[in-house]
Amino acid sequence: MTRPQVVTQSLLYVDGVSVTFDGFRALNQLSFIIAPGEMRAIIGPNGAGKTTMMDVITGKTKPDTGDVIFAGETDLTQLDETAIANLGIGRKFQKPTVFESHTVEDNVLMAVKADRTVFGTLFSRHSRPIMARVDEILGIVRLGDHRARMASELSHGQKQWLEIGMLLAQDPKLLLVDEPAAGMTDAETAATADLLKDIAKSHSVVVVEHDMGFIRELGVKVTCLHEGSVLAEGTLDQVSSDDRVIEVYLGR
Ligand SMILES: Nc1ncnc2c1ncn2[C@@H]1O[C@H](COP(=O)(O)OP(=O)(O)OP(=O)(O)O)[C@@H](O)[C@H]1O
Repeated sequence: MTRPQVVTQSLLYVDGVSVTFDGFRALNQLSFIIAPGEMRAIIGPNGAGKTTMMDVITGKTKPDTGDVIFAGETDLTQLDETAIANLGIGRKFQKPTVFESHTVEDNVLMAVKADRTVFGTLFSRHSRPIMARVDEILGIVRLGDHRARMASELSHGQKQWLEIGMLLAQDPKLLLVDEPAAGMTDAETAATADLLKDIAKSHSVVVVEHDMGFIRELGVKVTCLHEGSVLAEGTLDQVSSDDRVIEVYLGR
């Protein structure tokens, strides 16, 4: 099938997606486009459909209608969660799930070794390229100085970064990040914004977040969801001065 240019030039093309739970429309004709290399912030009140949107992209939830086309060609609605992950879509859930009783380095090492796509059988017995990759990832997620510590000893924010590092081990083309700043100190929140900006230089990122200060730090295009649809889209200043966004989300 020949797809229109708007689809083939998108990294993620979401068009007319609806999801109904027991008669309740969690997503209602949701449409948006993520460009290759883009980082996008998604905001919206509780129940707006942000989690359901991520569930649809990752294959956890199948939409009733609509298209979700990845990298201009693959219809994600036809694939299961494993196939979608293997295409290069990584998801960071809100709660960190690291291996607490292993060191920081071993957590990343396990994730790198699990990534057969980059280090196939050719490299599996040679540790140097693997350790170089581990070093690189620990640097990106600001944990180089903490590599020998047990993951259980890390702060909440550091655990979040470690899990982001473990996702980077798979070198995802698209990284979905759910409320990374939740529960973080101000310093950790600022560091997380820097970290995501670094990651976004070489990955596309969709970040769901409520912390407007954090979103301002990211400095990226913002999409506000409401009742399962896009309510407003643009710069943070444009979206946060939109009367409808103020009404349903930001408050007066
Ligand atoms: N499995 C389900 N069964 C029934 N209703 C559901 C299910 N999952 C989500 N919903 C409903 O769909 C709506 C959208 O939920 P969703 O979790 O996607 O919103 P959200 O924007 O992520 O909210 P929050 O900011 O609170 O995380 C909510 O009203 C929710 O109660």
